[in-house]
Amino acid sequence: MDAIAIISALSISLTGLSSWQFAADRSQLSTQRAAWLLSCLCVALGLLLEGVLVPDADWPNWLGTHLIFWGLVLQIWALTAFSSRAVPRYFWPLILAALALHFILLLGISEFEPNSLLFGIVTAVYFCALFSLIAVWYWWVEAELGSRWPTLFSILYACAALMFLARIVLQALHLPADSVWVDAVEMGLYILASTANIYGGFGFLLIVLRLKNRQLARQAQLDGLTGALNRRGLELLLQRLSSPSLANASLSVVMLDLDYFKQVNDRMGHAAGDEILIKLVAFLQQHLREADVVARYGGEEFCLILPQTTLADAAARVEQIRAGFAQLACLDEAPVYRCTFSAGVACRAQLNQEITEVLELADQLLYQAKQAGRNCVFTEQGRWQT
Ligand SMILES: Nc1nc2c(ncn2[C@@H]2O[C@H](COP(=O)(O)OP(=O)(O)OP(=O)(O)O)[C@@H](O)[C@H]2O)c(=O)[nH]1
Repeated sequence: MDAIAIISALSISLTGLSSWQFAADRSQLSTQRAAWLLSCLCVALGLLLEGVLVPDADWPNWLGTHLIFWGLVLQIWALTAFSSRAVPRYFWPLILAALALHFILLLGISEFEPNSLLFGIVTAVYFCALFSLIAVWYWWVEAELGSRWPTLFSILYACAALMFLARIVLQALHLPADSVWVDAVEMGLYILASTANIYGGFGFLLIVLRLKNRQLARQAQLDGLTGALNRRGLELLLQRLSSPSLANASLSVVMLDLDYFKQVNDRMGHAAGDEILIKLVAFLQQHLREADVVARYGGEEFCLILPQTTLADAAARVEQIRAGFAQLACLDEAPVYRCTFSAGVACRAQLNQEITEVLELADQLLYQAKQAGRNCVFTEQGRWQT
């Protein structure tokens, strides 16, 4: 058992260290990674103290149990920081109160005799609760990252929690310490709890890497200058909107292009042109709904996707934005300077109409708007006027 405890402690420390060391970007998620590493070290030291380093001494045994408690609390904290589910306000005070109670109970009932029945049951209840909470949060975090089913990580923690439950039942039944059942549960509990902690380190590392990948994938779909969706992001969005489940959803597409932008660049400089592009995207995002998408189609041309929007609503909204933008001081260094855009608006009218067809139509209407003198919005019915 001692050798197993040493191997477990070593493995837990090393997986904790790996999750700290190999998580992609050191500057990010550093608090959670530090918390996880500390938790692994606490659990590992706790396992060693629980009878290996100073066998038969009560205080190291007690200290070891408490270190494992704190290690598990840290794991919960690190996982909750990844989840969008808010922890109830009473959660952490409750955990602290429970651990304080455990401490008081130990001093009060047994003067460092941690094997008393009540103390054993309370300890098992706490461990059962902590392992269950880790299992639940593991599952929540992984579900938010796209896992459809509970992964092995959360299942292992849940199994360890069940073994603690079995220990509570056996203790309540007053089975003798040399009973086969007690032996089996103690062995199963030790193996499952240690494996959960070793394997949990890899799970944590995977969570950190998946979060990082998701962030990189998101960045790869954004335009570096304006923060709007880039062409690649737009194409992925169009693919999604063409999928069978969304193919019939009503939406409008707007193609929008700044007027005489070459002249702006030539007269005011490229940096001024960049500033206008940034201001335009900010203005669009400010005046559209959260569900609407602003994408940079290329150069000074933008594509807006407005879900659940009729042609009339879309055209009216874009016309309102056009009028507003034409009044906007879009260059800090030249407050009197004004810039305009032209737009073509099309709507997915028929069921199953290809989204690319709608986009092409909006592009043709944009061309008509340019031909009609610019600074206006065109639909299939011609120039839009409110
Ligand atoms: N500053 C800046 N300019 C850009 C950027 N991307 C494209 N452009 C410029 O956008 C201008 C587009 O010019 P044109 O296609 O002739 O269009 P326009 O002058 O707006 O004329 P119309 O569209 O017909 O009204 C070019 O001068 C490009 O250099 C960018 O990221 N920053």
